[in-house]
Amino acid sequence: MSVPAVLLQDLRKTFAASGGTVTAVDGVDVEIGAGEVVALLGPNGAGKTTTLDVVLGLAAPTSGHAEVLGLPPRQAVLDGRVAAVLQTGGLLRDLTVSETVELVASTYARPAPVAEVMARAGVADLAGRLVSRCSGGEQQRLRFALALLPDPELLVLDEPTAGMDVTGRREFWATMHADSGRGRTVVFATHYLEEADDFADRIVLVAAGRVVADGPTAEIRAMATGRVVHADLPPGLDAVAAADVVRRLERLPGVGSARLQAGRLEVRSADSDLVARVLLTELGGRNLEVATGSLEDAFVQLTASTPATSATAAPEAAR
Ligand SMILES: Nc1ncnc2c1ncn2[C@@H]1O[C@H](COP(=O)(O)OP(=O)(O)OP(=O)(O)O)[C@@H](O)[C@H]1O
Repeated sequence: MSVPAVLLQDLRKTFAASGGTVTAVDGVDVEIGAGEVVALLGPNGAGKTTTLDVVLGLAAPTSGHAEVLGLPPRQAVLDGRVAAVLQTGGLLRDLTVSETVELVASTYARPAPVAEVMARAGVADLAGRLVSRCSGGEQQRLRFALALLPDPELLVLDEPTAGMDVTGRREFWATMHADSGRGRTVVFATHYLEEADDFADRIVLVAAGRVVADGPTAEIRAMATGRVVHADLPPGLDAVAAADVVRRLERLPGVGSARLQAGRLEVRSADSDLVARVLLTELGGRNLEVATGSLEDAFVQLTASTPATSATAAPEAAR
């Protein structure tokens, strides 16, 4: 079996703060295979940056285990096998774009060719521009160029488009798209479901330091953006028959999760009409309610759900 690009086992990270201890990461289990493109999606304070800091060897876990390409994270970074695009820092304002790339290239034993890297990151046209004159989006593409220099096996991006306008965000991801398909593993943190949806094969949804859902992008999208259908089961249904109803709902196209919550069915789906039709015509559902599920809503619901019974919820969510 090939070595995972990232392996986090029961990862915990706490910080001492004035009011006591802050738990930033609270028992995260994630395994990311070579070549996967994974989004860490979660609201403010979910623990995304702290998790990525551990992956980059910038922070040591309080407990648990972290491995990158089969190595301790710091070692993998020192070996030039991991590179990062962070939100801020790392650029000298008085250098031009090409001087910046050349300077950083000179610190590597075997950097990728500067011209090629600049073209791939979409900064070749900006070669002579001072860093201080580059927009936020252009500076992020420059950071991306720097991250490509060691030709890393794992690329880590922490909210790479934070603070950019929609056009800047689109341009940045278009550049990333153009460079994808090279077998590189990419892990990125984002608040934006659209970014995760657009670029990742898999979404790891985090909230309050825990993984609340982990699965293929399409499934998580359905959980997070679809509508929520609530219904009562027909009276007198026993537990086995009720579980069968839940399973049938789970198998419908577009359904992200189906479960019984205090005796009432709760189904998240991208196609609520289909769920409603099947509930009414085939499964004896009553008292239907259909509500729009916002992403915020989904975070709250998923974080609060114990135990999670959805097909895509990660085992951690059930603990
Ligand atoms: N050095 C620190 N000292 C104290 N608390 C910290 C420290 N770093 C992070 N935290 C806290 O840990 C929690 C997780 O923070 P983290 O930055 O990892 O979340 P995030 O998901 O990246 O959030 P954002 O999207 O806002 O960047 C937050 O409550 C944060 O305030």
